Amino acid sequence: RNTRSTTEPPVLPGAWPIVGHALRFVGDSCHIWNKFVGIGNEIHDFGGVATIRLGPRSFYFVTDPDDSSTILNTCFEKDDIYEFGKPYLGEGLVTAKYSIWKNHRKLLNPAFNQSVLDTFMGVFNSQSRKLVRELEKEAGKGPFDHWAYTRLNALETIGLTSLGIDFTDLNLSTQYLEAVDIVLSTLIERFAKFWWHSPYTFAFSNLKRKQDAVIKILHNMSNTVIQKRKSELTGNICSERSVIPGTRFKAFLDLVLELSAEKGAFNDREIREQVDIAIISGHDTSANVLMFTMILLGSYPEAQDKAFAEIQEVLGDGDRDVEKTDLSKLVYLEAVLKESMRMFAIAPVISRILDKDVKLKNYTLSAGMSCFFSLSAINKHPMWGPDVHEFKPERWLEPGRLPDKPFAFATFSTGRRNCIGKSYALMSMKTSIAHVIRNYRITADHTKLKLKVDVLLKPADGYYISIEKRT
Ligand code: HEM
Repeated sequence: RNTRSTTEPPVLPGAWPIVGHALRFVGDSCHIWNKFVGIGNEIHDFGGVATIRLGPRSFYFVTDPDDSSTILNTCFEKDDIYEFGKPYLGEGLVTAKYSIWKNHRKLLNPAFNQSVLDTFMGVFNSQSRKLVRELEKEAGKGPFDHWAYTRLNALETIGLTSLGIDFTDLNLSTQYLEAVDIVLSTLIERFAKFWWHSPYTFAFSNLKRKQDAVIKILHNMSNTVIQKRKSELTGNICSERSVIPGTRFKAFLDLVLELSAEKGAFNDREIREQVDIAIISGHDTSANVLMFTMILLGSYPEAQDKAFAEIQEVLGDGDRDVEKTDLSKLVYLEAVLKESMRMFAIAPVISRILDKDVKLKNYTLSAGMSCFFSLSAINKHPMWGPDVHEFKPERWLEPGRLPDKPFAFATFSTGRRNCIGKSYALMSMKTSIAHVIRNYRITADHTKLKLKVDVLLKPADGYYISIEKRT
């Protein structure tokens, strides 16, 4: 059904006949990002909801926090645009059809239970120490791109925690990371060229051939991970780790394998799809936030000094591990992370298809239509105040300074289909930053960042920082 109601949001000005607003998006991933920001600002001025036209398709674009929350708490079906990701991610949680997702999410939620996450503190600490050791070769040598260090480290962390696998044994990590970057950029390139939206036209493109080649590498890696873990569990090598001690919970891959063996909940393809989702969403997201945060701390020495002072106060002068009880005491560090995630919503745009009419503050959206949400524009809504574009961790420490809207901070989305890994991300990122800041003083210049969107928000020219060892 696609019957347009009389209280439809108006079409954003500037639509051309036939192509609509599509020409705005033709360009590289930096251009697309700039256009998304521009459209977000126009829609703020327009009241927070508008209709956009891309060739033959019309969809809603929402930047109002209340209206976004209403829709995200009502409609859980992903838009057709997520079909672009299915050759890689199939019916894994992020891309799955609602009918499949609702059972799988229920089955997988326990793998993100706090008791499971608490047992990862040892890995979070040892991985953070590894990052600190590896960064040492860059200390005192001027600007360097810390992508390779931080991203590889995050990939290994998700392997050791949720998957129970040591990626360093597989010798595939660097090739895997390059393949992830290529596949994400092919998704954006396809989005920018609306004539490739149809699977029939896309099938004849060189882009599809390029995508197929890298997906083969990615699936090869996830199949290897699954086989390795299966044989470890069969050989009982890791049975101790398989169940989180003192609980009835299992880590992600062990839970998926158990549910498959005992209840037939996932077939072999579905196991691989869940592993693909866990790897991509578990490492690329937090690694990017970490990198943006280090750049911001390097650009705001006062904030870095405050974070360092707090880390010393909570952890002392020595070199002890960060314990789970320390995390809640690192209040300023948490404010820094949240402010960094507000400034850079690394999953900047998400979308849903409406399976029912949805009544908003000023409009009624029609069932059958697609709806895009700019999480990035919500995070920079004028309701954040005149300093909305400034990095101010302090705003998180004075509740009166935060907008009085639950969904004003949109980085992890909201509703039942929000980010399943939010607590995992916060715990691992806090631990890593605490170790890095304790050992190094960072300098950077965030004003030099040129951004692009490759599904996730990333700097177009690398993540440059300089580090000096603290004495
Ligand atoms: C700071 C880091 C992270 C951010 C900003 C983030 C953000 C998000 C957002 C916005 C969504 C909703 C996507 C959509 O509606 O299309 C999402 C979903 C998801 N995230 Fe995260 N994420 C982060 C870290 C993680 C981590 C560490 C994991 C796993 C360990 C993870 C696993 C997932 C999964 C599986 C989904 C799909 C949930 C579902 O549809 O049921 N994320 N994330």
